[in-house]
Amino acid sequence: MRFAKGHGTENDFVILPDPDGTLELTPERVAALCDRRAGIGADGVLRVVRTKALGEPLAEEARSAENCEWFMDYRNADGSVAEMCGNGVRVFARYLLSSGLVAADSFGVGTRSGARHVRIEPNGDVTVDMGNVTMFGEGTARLADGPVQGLRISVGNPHLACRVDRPLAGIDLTTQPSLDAGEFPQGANVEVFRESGPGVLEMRVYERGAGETRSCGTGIVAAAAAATPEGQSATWRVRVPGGECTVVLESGRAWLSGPAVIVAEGDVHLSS
Ligand SMILES: N[C@@H](CCC[C@H](N)C(=O)O)C(=O)O
Repeated sequence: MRFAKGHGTENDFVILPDPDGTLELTPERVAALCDRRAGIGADGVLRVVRTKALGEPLAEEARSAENCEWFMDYRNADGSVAEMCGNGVRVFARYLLSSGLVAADSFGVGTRSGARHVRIEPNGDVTVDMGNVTMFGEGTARLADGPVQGLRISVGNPHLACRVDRPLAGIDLTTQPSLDAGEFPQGANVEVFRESGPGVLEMRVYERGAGETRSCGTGIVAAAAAATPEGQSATWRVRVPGGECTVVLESGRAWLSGPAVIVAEGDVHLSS
């Protein structure tokens, strides 16, 4: 099976070109590919499939993706399906360009959360229009070292973005945060963040289906939205363990920019 490997601020992905939608991508196969010892190793898989070749029933919002030639079928490292991946869609765009599947520097990508418009910046960064950010009020996560309060936010996928007033390095994210199942029936990604300077946030994340990762694009947007007073526009630089992204928030909508690179291509042979 052909693959490529890429990352956006060290949130890393196995990319599987499957233009005609013939690949059987079971949860076991995804988990085997993402295994960091027995597989290639990644936080998730991006299957690159033509929207018109998609076999699975699409959610109503995703129908808008029919305008997009390519669809990002995103899977977490544990094999679960997720609606959206902010770094993933930026790396997906980079892959489409570097492999010659797309020639324009601005185009739409289909996702389970609807179409996302991407643009290549003059400095090579990839910007994605993340669409509307929806706030649902407060929530709590129980981390290994105690509870944290945050805001429940949807960026297409669910988040709890928690502002903290202590150094992030001391926070224990080794185990899956426990969440209220009523508030998050499908689970959620949990961010801890703090303001480290004017217009600058630092953030760590525990991703649903992947554990602690070195970056999470939708999580970065959720933290930026949680840090912004309601109804205001803002621009944030968000520092994560794997690098830095920029978020622009305007009228409840977000744009995420940052680096996205392809680092390898090859063939993978797995038994599962
Ligand atoms: N790393 C991604 C988010 C991937 C999906 C997430 N783990 C979920 O289950 O919702 C990003 O960059 O947004």
